[in-house]
Amino acid sequence: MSLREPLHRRTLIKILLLITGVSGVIFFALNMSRGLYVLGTVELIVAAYSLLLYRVVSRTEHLDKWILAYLIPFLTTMMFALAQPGASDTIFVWVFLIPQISYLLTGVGRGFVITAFYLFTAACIFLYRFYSSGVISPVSVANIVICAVAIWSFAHHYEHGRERYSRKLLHFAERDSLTGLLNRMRLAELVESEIRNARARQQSVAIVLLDLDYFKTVNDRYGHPAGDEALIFTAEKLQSVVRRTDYIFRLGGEEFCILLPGADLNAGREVAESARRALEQGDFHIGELDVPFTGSFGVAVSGRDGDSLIDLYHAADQRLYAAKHAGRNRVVSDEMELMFSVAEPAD
Ligand SMILES: Nc1nc2c(ncn2[C@@H]2O[C@H](COP(=O)(O)OP(=O)(O)OP(=O)(O)O)[C@@H](O)[C@H]2O)c(=O)[nH]1
Repeated sequence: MSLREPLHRRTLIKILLLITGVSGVIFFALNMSRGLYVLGTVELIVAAYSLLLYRVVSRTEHLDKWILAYLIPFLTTMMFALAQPGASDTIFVWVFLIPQISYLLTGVGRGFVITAFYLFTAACIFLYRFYSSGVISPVSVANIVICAVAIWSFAHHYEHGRERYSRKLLHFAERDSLTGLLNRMRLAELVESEIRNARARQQSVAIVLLDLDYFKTVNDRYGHPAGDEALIFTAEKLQSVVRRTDYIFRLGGEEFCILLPGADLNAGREVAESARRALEQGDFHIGELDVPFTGSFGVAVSGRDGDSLIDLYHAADQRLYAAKHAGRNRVVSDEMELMFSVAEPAD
């Protein structure tokens, strides 16, 4: 399950579906016995729809759409029930649920719009039914309005804070803290989904693996903090050679990966070459000292090298190894090159 899905939403919608399913059956029976046949029938339809949706939301990958497919008919039915002259006055207590369920199920943006629309509609129905007839005093109206605004405000601020907090957690969970690049966990998610997307468009994706050369000597000569600076410098150089739609990962230590959606082998190789040159020509300094360093690259492409992260990673890693073996500071992207590199090491 993706870390991006707010986990509580699936549970919450299931609880709500059960409540509306069961209460729909109860209100169907009660309304029929009071002669409110239209309302009773609508309640029964909502109950059946809710119980049907219960099965769907347990499994769907499109939870957001199904939540709306439930919430909008549910709230519209609620408005319809409020407007029925024969309906009990206490039916209006359901209105106080609107902010909570809208915000918790759909987030701040949609929650605000849905709450504003249905609270306004409910207020109009309420005034139409009771205020003009003088049954409800201004004090009662003030109590109801203040209470509704308070609940709305709590729901808004709670969900706003929760979204900010989970965005921060997500950021820390999927990024490398030193370079700010994506980490290995995100690579697994993205490669699989980008391969699926590319296949649907009859395209390929390329991955480029990079391992810095003799990085241990940078640490040993200039110290670990200088090594850290060199890793940050590498991340910046990689960012300078990719498109906005590409992804860069630090897989750990001095190993990086670039994922190029829609790229074929040539495009992958070109990006790897640009990155290699950018590092080779990069003027990395520790104080006054020029500290040159380079990287070795392995390139793999979906289709030709397989259609899973394991296949692509394996192929790119083999070529990266060949690049190291052949003398480092080079790009290897195909089997011929691999055989050549292994057979005739440069040094
Ligand atoms: N400064 C710093 N160094 C790191 C970090 N992660 C790994 N390293 C260092 O990276 C170096 C990797 O060394 P090796 O695996 O021997 O590889 P290498 O020296 O790059 O040699 P080749 O890969 O064979 O070219 C080690 O000295 C690690 O301590 C980090 O986050 N910061």
